[in-house]
Amino acid sequence: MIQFPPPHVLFTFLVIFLFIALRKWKKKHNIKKETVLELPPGPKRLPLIGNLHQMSGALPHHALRNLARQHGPIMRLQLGEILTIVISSPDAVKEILKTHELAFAQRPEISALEVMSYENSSFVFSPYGEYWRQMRKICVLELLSVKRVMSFRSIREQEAMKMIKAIGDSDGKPFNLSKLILSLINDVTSRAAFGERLKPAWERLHRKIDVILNHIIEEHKAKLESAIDDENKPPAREDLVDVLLNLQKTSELKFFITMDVIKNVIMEIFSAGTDTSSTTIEWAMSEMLRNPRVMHKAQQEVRNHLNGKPRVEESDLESLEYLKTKIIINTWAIGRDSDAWSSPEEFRPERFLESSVDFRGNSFEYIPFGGGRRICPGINFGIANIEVPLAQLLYHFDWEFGDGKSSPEELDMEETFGITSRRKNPLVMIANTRVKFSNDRAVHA
Ligand code: HEM
Repeated sequence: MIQFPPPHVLFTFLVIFLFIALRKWKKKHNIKKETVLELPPGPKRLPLIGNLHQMSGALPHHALRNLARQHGPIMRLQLGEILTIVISSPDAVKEILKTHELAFAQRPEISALEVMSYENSSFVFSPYGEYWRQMRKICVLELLSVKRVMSFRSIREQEAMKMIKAIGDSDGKPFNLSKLILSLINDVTSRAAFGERLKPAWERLHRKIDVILNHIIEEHKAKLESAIDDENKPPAREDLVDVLLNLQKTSELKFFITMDVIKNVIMEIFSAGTDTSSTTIEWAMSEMLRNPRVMHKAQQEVRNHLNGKPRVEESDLESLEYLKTKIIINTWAIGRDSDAWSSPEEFRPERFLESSVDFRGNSFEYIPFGGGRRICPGINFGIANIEVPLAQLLYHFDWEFGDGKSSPEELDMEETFGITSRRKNPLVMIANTRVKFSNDRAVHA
C-alpha cells in the first residue's frame, strides 16, 4: 500500500526537506564540494554509517529526541549518505514552516515511490510544482471539502453504530477494540471513496491491486452512464471515484486526469485516511484508560449532554468541549517540548481548554496535521471520523481491562514505529453497557 508521512515522523521529513533544499541551493549556485557549509551542531560521525548507529535500540522518534536533548533543537545528523537536519522545537518548526515555507513544501526524492505509484502520479509525494498544485486543488475543493465531508455524515453514523452494536454483543467478554476501530475507519473510508465496504477485496489488494481498482472504476463508469440515460432518477450521493470521473470529463485542468491518476489519488486517500484516524482513536482510548479521571470527566460530559438519547449523532458534538480537547494525540517530539508545555508527558486534555493552541497549523507547538502549504488536506474528514466513534465509546460503555491487568498504570502503552505510530499490542477490553444502543430510545442498563 502507498504510504504517507505521519505526524510523529514529521520532523524527520522536515529534516530531509532541508537537505533537499540545501542540495538544490548548492546546485543552483554551483557550489563545489570543497565549499564548507555552516551546519548546526550534531554528534560525532563514524566513517560510512555516520550517525546511524545512534539510531539503533530505541524507536527512531525517541532516539532523535534523545539526541536533540544533547545537541539542540536544530541538529545535524549523517544518516549513511544523507546529511540530515533534525528539527525538534516549536521555534525551529516555525522557522521552517513559516519563514522558509516555500523551500520546505518540497518532498524528498525517494526512487522506490516511482515504482509504487502509477507512472509517478503520486500526489502525496509529488514535488512542489504544477501537478501538486492542481491535485491539491482537486483534493481541497472537490474530494475533501467541508461540503463533501458533510455528505458522508450518514455513512459515519451508520458505521459507528455498527461498531457499538458489535461491542454490545460482546456480552461482557474481552474483545479486541483495536481491530474494531480499524475496521470502522476502513469501512467509512472505503464507502466514502468507492461507495461500498471493500474489506474483503482490500485484503487481497497486495495480489490484485490493479485488477480491483480497474473493476471499481469500470463499475462506476457504468453507473454514471446509466444515470445519464435515466435523467429522472434522483442524484445519488457521489463517492470520490464518481467525483474524479466527473472531473475527468468536465474539468479544465492543465493536465488530463488519466486512469492512473484516479487510481493513485484514491489509493493515497485511502491510505492517508485510515491508519491516521484509527490510531488516534486507539491512543485516545488508551490514554483515557490509563487516566480514569479524564475518562470519567469525558463520560460525564457526553452522558449529561445526551441525557439518555439512544445514540450519538454528529450534531450532538458541537458543545462537547472537553471531548474535543483530546481527539488528537500530540505530534511526538514537538508536542512534548518542555519549554512549550508544562508536564508534556502527562495526558491532561484541559491544557487545550486553557490555551488558544490550535491544531490547524497555526500553533507550532502542536502540529498533528503538519503545517505550511503541504498541511494535511484531510483534516475535516479525519476529525469527523474520530469524534462520533469516540463519543459513542464513552457514552454507551464503562470500560475494564480485558487482558488480566487491574490498575491503569499497568496498561501496556508500547508503540511501534511505522507510518503511524500504532499501539504495539491491541487494546483488549471488556465493555459494560451503560446506555443500551437502540434505534428508538435509550435504555439505561
Ligand atoms: C487524524 C487524522 C490525520 C492526521 C493526524 C494526518 C496528518 C497528516 C500530516 C502530518 C501530513 C503531512 C503534512 C506535511 O507534509 O506538512 C498529512 C498529509 C496528507 N494527508 Fe493527512 N492526516 C490525517 C487524516 C487524513 C485523511 C482522513 C485524509 C484523506 C482522506 C488525509 C490526506 C492527506 C493527504 C492527501 C496528505 C498529503 C498532502 C500534500 O502533500 O499536499 N489525511 N496528513
